[in-house]
Amino acid sequence: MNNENKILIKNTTIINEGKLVVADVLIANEIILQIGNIDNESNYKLIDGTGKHLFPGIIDGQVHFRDPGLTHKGDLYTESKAAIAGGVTSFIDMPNTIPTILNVESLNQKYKIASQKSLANYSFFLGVNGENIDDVIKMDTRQFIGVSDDGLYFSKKGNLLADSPEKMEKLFANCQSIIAIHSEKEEVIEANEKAYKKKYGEAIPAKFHPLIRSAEGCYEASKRAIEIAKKHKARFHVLHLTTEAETHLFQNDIPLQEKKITTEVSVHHLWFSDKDYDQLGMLIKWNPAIKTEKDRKGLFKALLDDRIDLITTDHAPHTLEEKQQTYFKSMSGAPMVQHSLNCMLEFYKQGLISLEKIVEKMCHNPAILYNMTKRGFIKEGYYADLTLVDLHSPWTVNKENLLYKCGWSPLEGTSFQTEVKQTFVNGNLVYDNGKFNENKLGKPIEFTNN
Ligand SMILES: NC(=O)N[C@@H](CC(=O)O)C(=O)O
Repeated sequence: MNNENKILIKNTTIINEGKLVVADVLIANEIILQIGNIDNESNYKLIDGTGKHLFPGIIDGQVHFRDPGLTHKGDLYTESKAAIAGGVTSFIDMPNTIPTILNVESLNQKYKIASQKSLANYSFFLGVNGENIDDVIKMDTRQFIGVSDDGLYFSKKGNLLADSPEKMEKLFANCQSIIAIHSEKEEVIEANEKAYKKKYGEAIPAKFHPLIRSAEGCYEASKRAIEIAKKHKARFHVLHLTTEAETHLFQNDIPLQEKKITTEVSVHHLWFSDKDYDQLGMLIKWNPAIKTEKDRKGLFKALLDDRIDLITTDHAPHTLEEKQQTYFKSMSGAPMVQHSLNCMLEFYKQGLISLEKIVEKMCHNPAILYNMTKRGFIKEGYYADLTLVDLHSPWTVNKENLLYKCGWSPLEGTSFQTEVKQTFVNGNLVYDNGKFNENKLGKPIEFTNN
């Protein structure tokens, strides 16, 4: 019997569906074949999981891997490599590449590039910018996991939220797939920008970013969009929530499977707050902005009480040169995908969140929310996307251990107590204690959309 493709993880603590269970996991080819007490009588490739924790692979519901067209910042190879080192086995990438992903041709081109270089599993949002709504609502929704305006709202002519509530209404009334929106009101931002520019010129300090891209702008945009979505019974998802006030717009009294309106928080909005601008400046300039400590705590609370459904990264790399500019020139966004699980596990170490909750928000819920087929859980018959973590293995982020093409992180100098030791994607051991197996590429994520 040929056991080359069989891997047995022995004696590991499995975190799945609200429980921690010590067991063995047998992987055959792509899938989890068996979970239980399994003898190694057939000489499978053996991995000792003693003292380690086995997570379902992290599914990051929002990244910008910059491929095609912006590959000086990152590409589907470099950023997916950083992802698997951080325990992320699947990701959904945003449409603000060059070209922007506004039709099926560019979408298919991106699938092709990913099939040649992504080490993790992948899926893509179709971009919706206000100009292609008529096309989007006619398209076969089996072709894309969702539609999104994220990163496209800069374009005035195609702006969805600021200038065209009627266009948004049309989209929500007719689109059959998940609509994932970057929720900030452009009019509020523009008025604030003008006022601060008058006072400070170009030299606006980074700490004013959350006052320019203000809590008010986020709340008003989210409130209006939710009203329109409810009116049309649309399947609506608010990306990267940043304010305590917005969390009260979401429900926690029905299961995720039944929710029409959902939301997420990105790791940096849980990790940083306005107290960090003095030290990190433009490096933590993100859109929507990192806001107050009160907002950070409010987001954490809403995550724990299930008003917030997912944790994502909004991994958005730019070169250091693109970041270290005066306020208006400095690009918004920063890389995070390599350290999202580490950050959440630090919160676990501080007693702020359980391992089960981390798995729910980073693994189970993304799979449920985007209707992914056989991913996000440690279950027999599911894809063997798995992450083995040592919860007692301290290390520090520095330039040498960063894998991003842009070569920097706002977390440099941060010490973590936990370390991803091994990552399996579709049953392949792709990351093993600092070493990569680059012969095995990820697959397109299968999903059902209606
Ligand atoms: N999140 C960010 O600050 N930046 C994103 C675009 C976006 O989502 O606004 C980027 O692509 O750089």
